[in-house]
Amino acid sequence: MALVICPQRQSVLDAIGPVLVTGGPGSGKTTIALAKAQRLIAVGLPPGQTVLFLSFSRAAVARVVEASKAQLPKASQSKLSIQTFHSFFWEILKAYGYLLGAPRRLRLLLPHDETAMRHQFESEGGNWATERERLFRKEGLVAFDLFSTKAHALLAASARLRSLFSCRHPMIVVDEAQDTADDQWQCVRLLSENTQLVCLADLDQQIYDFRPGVSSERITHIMEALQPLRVDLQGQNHRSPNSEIVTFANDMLLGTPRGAAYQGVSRMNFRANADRRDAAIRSAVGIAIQKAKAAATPNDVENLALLATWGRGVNIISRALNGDGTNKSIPHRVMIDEASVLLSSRMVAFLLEPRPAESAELTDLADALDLAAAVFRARGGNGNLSQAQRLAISATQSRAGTAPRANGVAAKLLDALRTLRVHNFSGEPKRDWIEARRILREAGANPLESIANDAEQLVAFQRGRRIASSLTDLWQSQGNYCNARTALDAALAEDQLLSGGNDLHGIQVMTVHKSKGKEFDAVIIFDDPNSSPLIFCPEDAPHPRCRRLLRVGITRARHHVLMLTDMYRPSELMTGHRL
Ligand SMILES: Nc1ncnc2c1ncn2[C@@H]1O[C@H](COP(=O)(O)OP(=O)(O)OP(=O)(O)O)[C@@H](O)[C@H]1O
Repeated sequence: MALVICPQRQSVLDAIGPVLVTGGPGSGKTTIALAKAQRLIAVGLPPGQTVLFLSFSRAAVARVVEASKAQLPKASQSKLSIQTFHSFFWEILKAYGYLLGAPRRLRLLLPHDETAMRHQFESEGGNWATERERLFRKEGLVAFDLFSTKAHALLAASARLRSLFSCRHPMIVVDEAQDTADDQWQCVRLLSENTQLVCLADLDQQIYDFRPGVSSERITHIMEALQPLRVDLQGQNHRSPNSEIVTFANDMLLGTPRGAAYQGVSRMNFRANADRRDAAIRSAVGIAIQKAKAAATPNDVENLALLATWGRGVNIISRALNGDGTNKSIPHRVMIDEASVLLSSRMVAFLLEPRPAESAELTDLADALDLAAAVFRARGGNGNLSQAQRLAISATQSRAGTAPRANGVAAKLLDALRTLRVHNFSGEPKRDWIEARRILREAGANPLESIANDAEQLVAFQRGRRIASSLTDLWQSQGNYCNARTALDAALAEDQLLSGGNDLHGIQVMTVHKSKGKEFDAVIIFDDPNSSPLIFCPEDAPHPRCRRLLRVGITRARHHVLMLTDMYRPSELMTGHRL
């Protein structure tokens, strides 16, 4: 589509000082920022300099990477550095963190590991903030949540660092600036002394305001600190110009249903019984694709998203699409990242590793029990924490040389380890992974089965290829999977930070939070009171936070939105709508 450059957009392109572009979903904020970056790049940036495009979520990074590929000439793309705040701050910390008293070599404390450690630490009455700081200073272990605080401390203290990074990035675009937390905002403000800052924002899309340091006053802070050129693209809609999707979304936001149909929006009801519900999910996909095709010119449809408010809803949708064996599975990708899935996968990686001698089998069992305990710790909640504790106690006993009680979880796990000791893996990572997982699932203990089930979802992370290739390397160099856990961690660590080019084609299933900043030809919003309630958090009517989230989900659609709603218990937010 040819870029429309109106006088407002021209003023953004021409500005040499700070700029704040505000506007609703699809109004063209990202597009004009990329056009401005391209202008600067085209003039010629010296080697080592890039335009930095910062977003706080990996979802948004993926979308901007895709947009930049479509909009910028190939030669310019390498001059654009699209990163999450996390990955940018990690870069700063890795190089200069020692100036804050940490060891020279820093390591990441991955979020799923942190979750597990924190649950344990807090259940023993410890203060996690203090412990996190100690881990940073003494062990060089950096939790994700410390990134921005530490980067801020460094930039605030050193004018030389500020000038170094400003020089490296003569322009910084801050995407979704309304959602920046205090330290993130302070970092870019400090860099703005010598860098052109372009902030993009839409207050009505603020859905992360539950995080500490995120403020609804952010736009005011930006205005006061930078006195930028402010351009408001508010009413424009380039994403779904021929539909009333944005009108519907705004009516949802404001609680002003028009009581009549909206072009580009439909509703389908399902009966709560699991079979009927699953059948409805499957047929909703076909219907939404048809409707999006009919609305698109040319009428090809590349992708569709099924959105739920909770992870549980994502699982239900995914299971429905996989089918029950009597119907064909509908290929799709799930985007989730739950600590327990990652830790369960680490358990499977452990099972792939060569087993020590029989004389050391109780130590081996103790390690396995500790890994299993970490999974339950990460899940949180009283039941899981007690399970974690039981497993940890078994681990201690086992490490002390006590054989497990017959028929208990530890005994079953020991049997599985014995099976694995004599098992010959094939050297084909995918097959071997599935095999190790099967042995765990069939060990005969519910907690182990649930770990195997969680690990299954790793496939949904699309990290399979990277993990498989590191496992292949291990096999090729040593003929076994010794250090499989380290290889898995390395593959995941990279992904937690980078994961730039997520492929957004085909059918995608995710939470609405994850969909932020993305765009799809068709969107299905799953309104299921049990697993994906539109009123997803406790909040008084008129439920402003829930409405904001719903608006974000709805406005991801280019051509069609289908509300898939429980026939007898539709969400209160649907009241008054006749779709
Ligand atoms: N000036 C323009 N001329 C033509 N098409 C445009 C223009 N601006 C944006 N578009 C198209 O409109 C769609 C949405 O634009 P964009 O992603 O920039 O919006 P946004 O404001 O960043 O949205 P969101 O806040 O929801 O992420 C894209 O497909 C883009 O190609």
